[in-house]
Amino acid sequence: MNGSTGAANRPAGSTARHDEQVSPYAAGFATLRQGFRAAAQRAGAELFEYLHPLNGPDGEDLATDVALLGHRDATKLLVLISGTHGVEGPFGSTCQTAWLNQNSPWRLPEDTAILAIHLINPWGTAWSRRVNEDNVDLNRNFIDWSGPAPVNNGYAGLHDALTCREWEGPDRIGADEKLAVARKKLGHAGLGAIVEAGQYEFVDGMFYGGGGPVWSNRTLNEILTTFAGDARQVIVFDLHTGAGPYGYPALLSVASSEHPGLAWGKSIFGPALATVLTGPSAKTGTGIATTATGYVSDAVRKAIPNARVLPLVVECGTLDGPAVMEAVQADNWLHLFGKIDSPLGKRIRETLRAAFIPNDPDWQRTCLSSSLRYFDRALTDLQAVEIAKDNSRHPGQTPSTVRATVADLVPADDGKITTPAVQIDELHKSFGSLLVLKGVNLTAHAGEVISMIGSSGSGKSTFLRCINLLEQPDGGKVAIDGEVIKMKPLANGRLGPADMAQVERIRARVGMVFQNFNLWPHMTVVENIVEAPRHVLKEPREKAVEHAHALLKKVGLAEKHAHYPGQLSGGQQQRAAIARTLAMRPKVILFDEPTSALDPELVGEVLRVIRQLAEEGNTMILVTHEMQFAREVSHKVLFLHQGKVEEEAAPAELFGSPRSERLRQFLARTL
Ligand SMILES: Nc1ncnc2c1ncn2[C@@H]1O[C@H](COP(=O)(O)OP(=O)(O)OP(=O)(O)O)[C@@H](O)[C@H]1O
Repeated sequence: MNGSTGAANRPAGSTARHDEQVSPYAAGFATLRQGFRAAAQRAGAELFEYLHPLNGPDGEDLATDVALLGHRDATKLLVLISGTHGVEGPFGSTCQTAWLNQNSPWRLPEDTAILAIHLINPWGTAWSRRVNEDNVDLNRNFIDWSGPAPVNNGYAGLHDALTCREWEGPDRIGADEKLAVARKKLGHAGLGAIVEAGQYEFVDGMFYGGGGPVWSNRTLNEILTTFAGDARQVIVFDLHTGAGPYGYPALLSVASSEHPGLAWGKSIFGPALATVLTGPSAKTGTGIATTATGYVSDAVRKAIPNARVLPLVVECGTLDGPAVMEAVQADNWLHLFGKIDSPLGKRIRETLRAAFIPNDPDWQRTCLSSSLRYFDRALTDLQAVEIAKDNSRHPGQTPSTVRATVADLVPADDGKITTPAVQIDELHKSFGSLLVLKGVNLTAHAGEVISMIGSSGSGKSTFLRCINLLEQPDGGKVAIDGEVIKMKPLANGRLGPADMAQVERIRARVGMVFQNFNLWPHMTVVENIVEAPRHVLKEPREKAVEHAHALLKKVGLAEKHAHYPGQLSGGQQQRAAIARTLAMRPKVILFDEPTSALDPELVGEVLRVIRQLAEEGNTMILVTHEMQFAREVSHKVLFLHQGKVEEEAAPAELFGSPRSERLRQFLARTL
């Protein structure tokens, strides 16, 4: 793209450096760039570059690259932005490159396009800084520059302490004391609300929003105007790290007021999407600065005024808030007063990188795989909007109501079904006079992980058992993969299955992992696994055995195939039981407190397997007492209380800002 920001196409790889072997999370700018451009070319995208006026630390050219998959005049557009905060860039870049590779070569419907904007703050990524070349926090720079910039009086009182010249010594002790007093008075959240709100007065200060639109701001606007001008339905992901619970990729939409995109987001992601409304006194449990102005989200909506825009932020938690703030403050000191290449300088830079991208394969894997699933889901919904619009069977219905019609399967262009994998409406169940479930609803989309938490006796296990009709519900609707289980009134006035053949067929698609493993004690592990595929799915023995060995390898039990359950530890038995469930290639897996019968030291090995299944995109409903695990692995969490869903939200929201007193008390007892 030509223009004030400068651009010219250039062959992929021309900026490659010597660090090809480095993990992408630790890679330098040139390697990230090379990987992205190569993936974009393989995917069949058109590539454009927007050259930055400065160079990187090795003298390399800096640029924001743009990959466009599909037609430029597409009306449906999915946008991925990485590196708004430079030091977080390797995460967003890795997501973009992995997603392009995952579905390569891409085949998109004619009016759907993907726009991947790679490292919008290239200077920040190259120099491992959160800010840009002007010390500007890009996510505070998208304000309306035609009027005066917001004033942050609270920050002004702390500026001297936050930017103390000394690294150590009496001035530094005094500055730290001043900040400690403020933190004690306001709490870390209160202090953060002031410091992270952004300020437009001190060019050398923290969270500086700038004095006008910076290069990255102008470039993003130019890209959006050029490539998104014709779009009418736009979903934008801005990829971040550094706030919220460790290793949990929260999905947020940040907005200063309600807009139609938010309702659209809720219809796609349900409670997995947390809406963060910003304002001078707004609060959230997500770790995002609600008091700030000038977010990228504001920019994308303004740049494409004729479209319905859903601006999303993927925010992967790392360290706790004070540790991240300390790392950012130290980095600000280094660039104001320190020596970048000194041992102290190197330590500060390493600390900053680790505060935003932990050197932890579990964190990296979880954040990447969950983010890719968010992209998949968003793209599927874009396609569903298109189908719904053209589908004369649904006149007058909005796309989201079409999606919510359980028994009405709507195949997308790529053949994917857009109905939920599991939908439960108003489920009721009594045992004698004991009313256990009083109208429970749940929707699980393909690839979603939902955890159910609640006190003992609240009905969690009963609910799971009703899903695959191990218990007969008294009322309500259960649909698996769009197929509603047919029920009929029985002589005793209750409901029962109308068609047992249908129940058997649906049960074969719903795997269940029990608390007590339920392995056959007289069969070896491998015989346990092949039993159901052989007799229910009629798989040939050889094929079933081969699959069983592959599954045993997956759960780390390759060596134990000939053992009997009694010769295995509890953790090993549960992993074998998971392999047995997977052998049926289930559409959805139900876990009923899979670790509660285990000794504490065996819990981890089972949770690792479940986490891996979540990362692979399996649809799972998990009843658990492992709160931290539920928080890390789930897209949404349901709190069941006395047979009703009391609260349902994304984990960051449910655990961070419980709304009901009952949930607060429950969490206080269990966390
Ligand atoms: N087959 C049954 N017959 C009679 N009552 C039952 C039966 N199964 C469960 N219940 C009762 O239903 C209520 C809910 O039990 P359920 O096992 O679903 O709770 P839960 O939330 O899973 O509890 P926990 O966390 O202790 O496993 C309890 O009061 C239990 O005693």
